[in-house]
Amino acid sequence: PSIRKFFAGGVCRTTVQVPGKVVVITGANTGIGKETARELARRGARVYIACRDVLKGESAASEIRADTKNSQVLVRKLDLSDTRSIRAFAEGFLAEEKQLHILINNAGVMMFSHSKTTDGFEINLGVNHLGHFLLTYLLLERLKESAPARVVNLSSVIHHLGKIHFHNFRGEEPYRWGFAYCHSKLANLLFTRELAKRIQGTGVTTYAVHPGIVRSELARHSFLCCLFWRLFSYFLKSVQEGAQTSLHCALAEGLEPLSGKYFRGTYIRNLAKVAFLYLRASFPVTARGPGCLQGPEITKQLSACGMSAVSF
Ligand SMILES: NC(=O)c1ccc[n+]([C@@H]2O[C@H](COP(=O)([O-])OP(=O)(O)OC[C@H]3O[C@@H](n4cnc5c(N)ncnc54)[C@H](OP(=O)(O)O)[C@@H]3O)[C@@H](O)[C@H]2O)c1
Repeated sequence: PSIRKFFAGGVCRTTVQVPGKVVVITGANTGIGKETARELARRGARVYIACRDVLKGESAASEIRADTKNSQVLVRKLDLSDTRSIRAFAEGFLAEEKQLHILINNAGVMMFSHSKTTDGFEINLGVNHLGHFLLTYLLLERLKESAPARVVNLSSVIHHLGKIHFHNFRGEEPYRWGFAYCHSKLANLLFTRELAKRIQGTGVTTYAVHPGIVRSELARHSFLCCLFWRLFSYFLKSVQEGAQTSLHCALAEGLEPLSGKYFRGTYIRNLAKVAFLYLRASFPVTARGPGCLQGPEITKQLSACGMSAVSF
């Protein structure tokens, strides 16, 4: 158990309840998103599961409703690989809800084969970043009207291997094997940093998250990743553990001064640092900011949770 604890990383310790708060979570029909939705529903929020397969969404929602006794778990269709679907979701949501307090941009794909979104963007960048970029843009005014509000973006430690290829958003030149996912996760971080600057003073804040290496369905498109996930399954986080950093960023009090920062569990960070040392030397990261200045209270709160927040 102590080894498992070492690998588990951060824990969301806040006891904040959120009755009546409105939350949208993308890709919450499974994995980290589903567990994030479950916990927010348990704490009283009205949770919108925004997913591309409504049947899968309904099955997750009925499980969460039964588990949490919260009937306010709703499912709406959202396919992030299609800008028409994103616009239709936003239009429907804005007509239906007068408030939005927490947006969790959680959905993600890790595809190694070269494919494109409906609009012709490289699939990893299109779904993981561009789709969420458009969704956030369409919902931003509602978030501002509902302030204090938060936007949480799921990134990954693998962003260290990412680069932004501005000339190649449509994937005309196929990326080197496996790197498209890394580029999309770097885009998630840069988006968080820039969004924080642009919404400063509005009462809306934003955070990027590395959830840890989690035993979810993310690896399903790659045989090698599935094999890795299976072989090292004992050391991977459960989906409940994987949801902790998102929950912390969505709920913990006093995080506002850290808007734009990147949160990760400290144990897994140290481990990941060793693993990526060599690779980082070969693939220099393009975007790095100055060190994060944290107030002593926030630093204390974060280290009690086994997390850190850094600039990138
Ligand atoms: N697992 C890890 O180790 C890990 C590590 C670092 C970061 N992350 C990030 O954590 C987030 C959650 O991933 P996870 O591990 O929970 O993976 P997961 O179990 O595969 O869940 C991903 C979710 O995204 C949804 N999705 C995929 N494409 C979509 C689209 N075009 N439109 C709408 N929804 C779509 C999936 O829906 P379907 O079920 O319909 O496919 C699913 O609900 C991702 O952003 C991922 O990059 C994960």
